[in-house]
Amino acid sequence: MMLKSNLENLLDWSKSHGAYFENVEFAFDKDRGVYGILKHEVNLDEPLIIVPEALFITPEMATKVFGLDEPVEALSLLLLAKLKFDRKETLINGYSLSKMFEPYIAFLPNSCSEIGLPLFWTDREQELLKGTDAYPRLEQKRKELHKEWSSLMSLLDEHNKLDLVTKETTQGKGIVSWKSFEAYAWAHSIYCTRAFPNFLREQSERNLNIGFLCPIVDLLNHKNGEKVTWTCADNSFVFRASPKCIRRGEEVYNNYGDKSNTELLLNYGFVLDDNESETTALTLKVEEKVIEAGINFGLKLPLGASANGISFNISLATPLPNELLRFMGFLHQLKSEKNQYTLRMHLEGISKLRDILVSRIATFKTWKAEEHANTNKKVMELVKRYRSSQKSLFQRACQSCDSTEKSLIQKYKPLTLQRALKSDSEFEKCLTLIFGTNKVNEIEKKGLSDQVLLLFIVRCKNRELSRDSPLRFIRETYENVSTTIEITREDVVEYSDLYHSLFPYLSQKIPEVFAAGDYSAKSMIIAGTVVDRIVFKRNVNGELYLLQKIILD
Ligand SMILES: C[S@@+](CC[C@H](N)C(=O)[O-])C[C@H]1O[C@@H](n2cnc3c(N)ncnc32)[C@H](O)[C@@H]1O
Repeated sequence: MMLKSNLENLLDWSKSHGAYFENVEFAFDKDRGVYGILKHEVNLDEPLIIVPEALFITPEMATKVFGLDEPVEALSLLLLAKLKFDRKETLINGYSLSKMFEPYIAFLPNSCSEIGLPLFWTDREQELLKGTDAYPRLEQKRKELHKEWSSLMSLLDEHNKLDLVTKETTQGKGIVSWKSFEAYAWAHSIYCTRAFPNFLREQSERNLNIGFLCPIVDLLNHKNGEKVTWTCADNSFVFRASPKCIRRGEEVYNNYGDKSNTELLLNYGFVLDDNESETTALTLKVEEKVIEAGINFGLKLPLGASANGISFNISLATPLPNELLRFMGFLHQLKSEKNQYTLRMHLEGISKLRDILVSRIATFKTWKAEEHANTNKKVMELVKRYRSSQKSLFQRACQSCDSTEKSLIQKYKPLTLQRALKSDSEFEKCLTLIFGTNKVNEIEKKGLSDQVLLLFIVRCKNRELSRDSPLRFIRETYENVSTTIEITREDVVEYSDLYHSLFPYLSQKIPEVFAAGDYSAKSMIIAGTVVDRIVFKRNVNGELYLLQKIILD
């Protein structure tokens, strides 16, 4: 728990070393931690905070303390762990870093649990994140952190730097050795939540993971979209905020970079409601050969696509990425659509994608906070807000499926089955005689759409159609299928029951329609393939469409 006196000591210490923050006041609140408030309005471009470099904890210090020739990534974390947990002084050429940074180290949160990164939550708390993007990243992060600490220890051991012969864990009850993983984990949490990228002060720095600590500026909380500038000039860090965004008495925010809630949660331990930078991943699994075929087809797949999963990024700005839509369409390509991307594939892909999104949303909806009683209140609140922001993105993507589908239907105006039936009144009448209704929605409700579609398609083939009939494409598709189809025994078995449930009964009962032309079992099997090629069912309203082949680019 942060003590008020620790904050005061930190501020006095920084001022005595030349830090400037005349127009910012720092306050503490148990829910928000420390935060800055604007004391006086400032002019445009006037720095709000200036921190001289003497107050930075830098990677070069770590290289010197550990007597290495070259900088090593993450060595700064070990230096921080040493400053915090080593009771012996940490010196560079006799100069005591421990004494210099004592007020800063004393101010920092004392434990990983105080900092609150999910990586250091209990197993039960972490399990609350199951089903979100954050959960699989925790396991990966835990392994990486352990490996990083282990290799750092081995490296120092190899160079005979310090007495690192044994990897210590804890030194007796309550005392943490600075060489332990616990100490390293604490330093990791501090760097994760407070460090600035080292390239700000070292232009030659290529490694984006190397950071430095800059007291005082690190007391500011984050807001996405806040206009701030960070400059390293004249041996100081200069922080400016846009005076247009803040007024006297308001909070002075930093901007850690516009980040998604997954990044904020994992790296800073908080989330933002209505985060405009929110993203999530939809991971789909297909066999390697499908990925290869997709690439040959010209699909652009996200980096890292493999049989282990293809992760498509869904964001508020782009809830339905084009590559995801095309991939879904490709998965529903028929042999007759080889090397083509058709309207049917596109609509079918959107519809199947919607099913996947609906089931993802359902898993979020069935998760109940009440089933996880006795959980730390703060953690539970955070998990609820995070899960809700992930769910909203899937909902947004689902709404986008509906609006994309709607605009495609409006654009291409495909023939509905209802309209198609209307154009053949004789057949329409037969439906009432056979099934008791000629309304498509009732036919659909009774589970009779397959029979009606098959009969109608065969009817289109057997009947006279004018040259400009909107049904001509149905007959043409039938003729096309009949010249290429290879009927197998399985096809005959599959259609047998259905065929015998209709014939010869129909040809005897309504011979003027069902005895005129070819209503053989073979014609039904052909019509079955025609259904695959032209029929699309819109899930939102159950409407059935008969689609002409339209090739999209
Ligand atoms: C660099 S520190 C900022 C100062 C911090 N409030 C403190 O008490 O020292 C970053 C931490 O502040 C908290 N924080 C920053 N911005 C926040 C926000 N918008 N909402 C909630 N917590 C925030 C998080 O705990 C984060 O890990």
